[in-house]
Amino acid sequence: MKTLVVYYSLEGNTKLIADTIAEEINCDVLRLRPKKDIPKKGFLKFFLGGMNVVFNKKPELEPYNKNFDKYDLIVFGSPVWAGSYAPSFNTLFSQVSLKDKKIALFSCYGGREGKVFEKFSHKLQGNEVIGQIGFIEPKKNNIDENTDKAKQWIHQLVK
Ligand SMILES: Cc1cc2nc3c(=O)[nH]c(=O)nc-3n(C[C@H](O)[C@H](O)[C@H](O)COP(=O)(O)O)c2cc1C
Repeated sequence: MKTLVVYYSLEGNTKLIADTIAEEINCDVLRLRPKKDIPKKGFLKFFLGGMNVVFNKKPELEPYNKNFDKYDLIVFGSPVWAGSYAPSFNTLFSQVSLKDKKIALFSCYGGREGKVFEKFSHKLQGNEVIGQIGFIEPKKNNIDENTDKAKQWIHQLVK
């Protein structure tokens, strides 16, 4: 199954899981990078990040050159922001329309997963969601346990 991992990460947790999955099954990976991201620290991080979710902002992304048509399975990974996915996915979903793909979803979060999977699934109607899994700040909380969990998960899906 030709697989692409697409993720956004501000502080590296989602990157850790995305890279683990991509290395484990040797697949392509696309990091969504806003041209101007929110600060990584302080009040503004939560304030601007939260506002961008609430107002469905579509931050301009650095150019990406992946042809999504080529892939059978697309794995989306996002930190949970204000109970949803990071706004970079608003931009992606306004630019790329997916149909009849297998989809797997993972999130990284601090303690409240919110509706991230429902929101992704809603945006990805017309595709088949074959798996979803959450990780509680894997960079801070037992990296090995979390990366093992990610490896097991992806193997189940691509077997
Ligand atoms: C703007 C913003 C909003 C957040 N909202 C939530 C939330 O609703 N629930 C939660 O559990 N964690 C929330 N978090 C914490 C992140 O989801 C968590 O730290 C995640 O692991 C970060 O992933 P990253 O390192 O890939 O950026 C939020 C973080 C930010 C920056």
